[in-house]
Amino acid sequence: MSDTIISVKNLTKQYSTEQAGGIKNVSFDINRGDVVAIIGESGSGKSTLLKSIYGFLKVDEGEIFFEGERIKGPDEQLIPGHKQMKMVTQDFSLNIYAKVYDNIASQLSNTDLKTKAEKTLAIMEHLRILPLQNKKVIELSGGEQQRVAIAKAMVADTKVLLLDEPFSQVDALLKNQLRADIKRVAAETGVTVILVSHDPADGLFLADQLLIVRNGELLQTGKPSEIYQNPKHIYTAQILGNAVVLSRGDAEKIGLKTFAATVVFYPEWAEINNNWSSRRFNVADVYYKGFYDELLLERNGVTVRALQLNRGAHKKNDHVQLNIGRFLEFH
Ligand SMILES: Nc1ncnc2c1ncn2[C@@H]1O[C@H](COP(=O)(O)OP(=O)(O)OP(=O)(O)O)[C@@H](O)[C@H]1O
Repeated sequence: MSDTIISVKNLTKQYSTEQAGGIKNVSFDINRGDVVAIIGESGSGKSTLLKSIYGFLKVDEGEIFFEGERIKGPDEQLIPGHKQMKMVTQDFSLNIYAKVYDNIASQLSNTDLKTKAEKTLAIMEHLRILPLQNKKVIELSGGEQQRVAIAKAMVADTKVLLLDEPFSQVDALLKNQLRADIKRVAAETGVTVILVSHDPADGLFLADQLLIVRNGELLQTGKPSEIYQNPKHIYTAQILGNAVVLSRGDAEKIGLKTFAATVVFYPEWAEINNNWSSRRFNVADVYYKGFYDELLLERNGVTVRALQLNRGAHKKNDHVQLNIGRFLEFH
């Protein structure tokens, strides 16, 4: 049984009538306990959507419900949102001269000391920051501060946690740890997480539900694997999987028969093999990608990309046989 915690209905927010920007008639539901990633390029409206859910922005039309209760905008109440919904912004909003423990415990003002200590230590353990409890925030790295900010936002029985670009201040290694930790903490505590990221890999790895936004519109929502395998828009395939996009004319030049205006496939759907029924391509370039090579392949003036896991198997100016096993058609 699905249990909706957040419901967004026909939400529209425009910053000015002259300029584009904002979000247009967006509707979706979020299930309790899910990790939801809002993915889109810069300026697509991700932060606007997150701030609207939080109740921080006065929206033009539509409504947001938290467990069926309408979230009031800043024009209707002084403190935005719902007390069980917290947002971690990119500046973390921590008292940098206070200890980690005190930053987190400060959220539990009406709680007896024993319960306060139990809750604070428990959330610190979830975020793996117990050893930092007596350090001042100013002494911590960006990644550690991020964890403290998340612990602070979660400690007071938070049901919905909103994260704005949570991985922007950490390096690649830490990012992997933090992503895994957010996923684990959500599973352990049952908190619902809604995060914004411009990196689609975050959403594919982390999310139970993806929201793909472009120019303020919600293009598609669903499970990452469903959206990846069956994108409804060319943009979705491009942003999630760096898809190859060909016009009908170009598709036909490399032997793909179609009535559609555009043909789209992910590089991994194109298989390099020794099968002479496959199509012959010239290797125009080889990009080293670590554990695989990306090949730039050319046939009749059309260039496509394919992956080669057997690194070093092909070099520039080789000829290879390519079988494009699956492609999507957009009319
Ligand atoms: N306060 C504002 N006043 C006017 N326009 C705004 C305001 N905030 C955002 N916009 C515009 O609305 C659009 C969406 O902005 P938003 O910050 O939601 O995008 P985003 O997808 O989060 O981008 P980024 O990844 O760069 O943070 C942009 O064109 C932006 O310039």
